[in-house]
Amino acid sequence: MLRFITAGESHGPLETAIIEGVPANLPIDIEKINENLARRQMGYGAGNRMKIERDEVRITSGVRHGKTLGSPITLIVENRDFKKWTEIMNAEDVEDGIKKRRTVHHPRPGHADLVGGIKYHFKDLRNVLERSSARETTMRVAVGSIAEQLLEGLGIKVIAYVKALGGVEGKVEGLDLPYDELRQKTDESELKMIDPSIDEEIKAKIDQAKKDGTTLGGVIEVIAKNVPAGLGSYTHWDKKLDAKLVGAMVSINAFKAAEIGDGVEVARRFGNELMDEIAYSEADGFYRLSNHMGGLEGGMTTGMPIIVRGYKKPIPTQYHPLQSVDIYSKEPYKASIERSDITAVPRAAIIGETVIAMELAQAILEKFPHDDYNELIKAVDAYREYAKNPDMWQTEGE
Ligand SMILES: Cc1cc2nc3c(=O)[nH]c(=O)nc-3n(C[C@H](O)[C@H](O)[C@H](O)COP(=O)(O)O)c2cc1C
Ligand SMILES: C=C(O[C@@H]1CC(C(=O)O)=C[C@@H](OP(=O)(O)O)[C@H]1O)C(=O)O
Repeated sequence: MLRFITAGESHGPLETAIIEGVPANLPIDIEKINENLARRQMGYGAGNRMKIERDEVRITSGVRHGKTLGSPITLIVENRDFKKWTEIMNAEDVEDGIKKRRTVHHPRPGHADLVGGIKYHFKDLRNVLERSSARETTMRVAVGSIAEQLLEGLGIKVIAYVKALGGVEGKVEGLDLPYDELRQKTDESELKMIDPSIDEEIKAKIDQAKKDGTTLGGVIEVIAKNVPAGLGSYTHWDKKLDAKLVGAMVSINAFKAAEIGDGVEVARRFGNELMDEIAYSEADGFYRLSNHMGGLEGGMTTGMPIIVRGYKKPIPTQYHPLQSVDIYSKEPYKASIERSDITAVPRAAIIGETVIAMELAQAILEKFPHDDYNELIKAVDAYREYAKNPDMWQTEGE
């Protein structure tokens, strides 16, 4: 079983993750993890915090001579901003005086501030925002990057791009291909993804939001290619991989919806337009003539590309703050202004990519539980051959 936990406050000294269950002898490329961490920091509309941080991972256990040991892997990323925040972090929750003024007591609509305070008995809502902050996604990208490396050796590639930002469609050449062609063409080299940071229409929309003191959301799409058929299971509700993928996407801060394949659109269409017809070739085995189901049927992968979209709301913190209530005086007050992103959709694409990669790596290790990475590669290769040949499907003695 592959599992992980993350820990860390946004303005505390470190973000930490421990990942357990990675097979031994998986080569780890730290530079690739750092490239993903850098991608999470980029993008037009990112706030000033991203100019301060330079996220670089340090691995302090579980890897030796560039390969995993099979033991828990600890990853840490420094919060550079910590040094400047020590005094604020040490401010206490008191009724009056200067210290109270350093606490957060005007909860922001749309953020975790108010409900977190009620739930955990905090009057200083900083205790909530420190952990509810999307700073935590640094570690989700770090552990998901290890998952990506595990998948890559099995020929599985996960990519993500911004599909829309603030209602403006992102431009990706090649994605209007029929799905059987797309199935062959989801490598970054073949799909030209146009970075929203250089799309003039999207940039103008972000500039407008900034000018108006407000924020924007958007849509990201994740595609996983060459995933073997049969990950996940129809046998029990909590084994269904479609549910896990949607859950993983919505677990990212500010994501309010996720969908697979044609998603919500399927509710409007006739069945004969949507079911992905089945074909066979000796080279490829079974495949589909379309991919409306986004690579999942019965909670299992079909072998077609997995397509998951996530819908992100605008950033809650507004520079023209919204109506709120002072939790000391209970009087109406404008919500706190915390330094903030205008949009984090470009940054969220890599988060989506890596959380989906982690779910797929978990599903792989559930189906192929191996201690050694080379054993795992062999098992997956053998299974791919088996899946192509129905003559082999019967169990011995049948
Ligand atoms: C990459 C990323 C960056 C974010 N940056 C901010 C930010 O600067 N300010 C803010 O108020 N919310 C930001 N958010 C969103 C909040 O973390 C999120 O809305 C909050 O934790 C409440 O959770 P919910 O929106 O999932 O209900 C960001 C989210 C992501 C994914
Ligand atoms: C720190 C990150 O994002 C933060 C997520 C976030 C929030 O409320 O979610 C609020 C902001 O934090 P700060 O007030 O320190 O600027 C963002 O910068 C990050 O992505 O690494």
